[in-house]
Amino acid sequence: MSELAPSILSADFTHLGEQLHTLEKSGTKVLHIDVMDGAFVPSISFGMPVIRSIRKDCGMFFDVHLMIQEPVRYIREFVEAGADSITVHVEACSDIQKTIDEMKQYRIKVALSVNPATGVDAVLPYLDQIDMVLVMGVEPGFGGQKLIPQTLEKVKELDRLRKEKGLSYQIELDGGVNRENLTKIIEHGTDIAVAGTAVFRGNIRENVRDLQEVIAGAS
Ligand SMILES: O=C(CO)[C@H](O)[C@H](O)COP(=O)(O)O
Ligand SMILES: [Fe+2]
Repeated sequence: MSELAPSILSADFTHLGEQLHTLEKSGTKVLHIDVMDGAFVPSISFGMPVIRSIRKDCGMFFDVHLMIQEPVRYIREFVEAGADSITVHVEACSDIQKTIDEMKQYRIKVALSVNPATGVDAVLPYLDQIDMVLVMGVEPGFGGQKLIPQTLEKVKELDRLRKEKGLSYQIELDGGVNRENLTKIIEHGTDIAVAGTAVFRGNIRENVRDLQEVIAGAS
């Protein structure tokens, strides 16, 4: 069955601890953590201190999405802060293989991401080395955007490729996920659907329950 990964980008940071407890009590297993550097993307979010702090009191799987230039420089620090999985953007790495090799030194899941304008070709040479491909459903940098429907074709292609090649990488779709489009997203082959706005706007418990119901119905 597919998994929901709430993104804390849309959380209320004055109540972050409580909101994370609510997610855990609602059955959330994967927490999506968006790190932005103001260089690879226009916005700046947060970094290791926040991850280190929430790690102390949170049992969820930390799915860290690095939207930073040359992430190879910081892999060790994010692992030490508590990342269980690290996703880097192919567009942000001058040497993708070196970045994968660096990530593989640690006991974490290794993932590559592609922006809406980047084709599946960019990750093809690495598919047998990685645990997940993150397909951006929106331009990276901000929450609350609308899903670009064409990005789902990449999900479909990655699903086809893993069957054809006998590989087991997961496919994550990030951005613009809501109750209305979630079934379609899953039907295209998504294993992990990231949702920020759709989880944190309004009642978190009800939102998670509703999204999980859609997932259960689609799987
Ligand atoms: O990586 C991201 C933005 O770059 C976020 O994970 C994504 O946008 C989630 O937020 P929303 O569900 O509001 O689109
Ligand atoms: Fe993200």
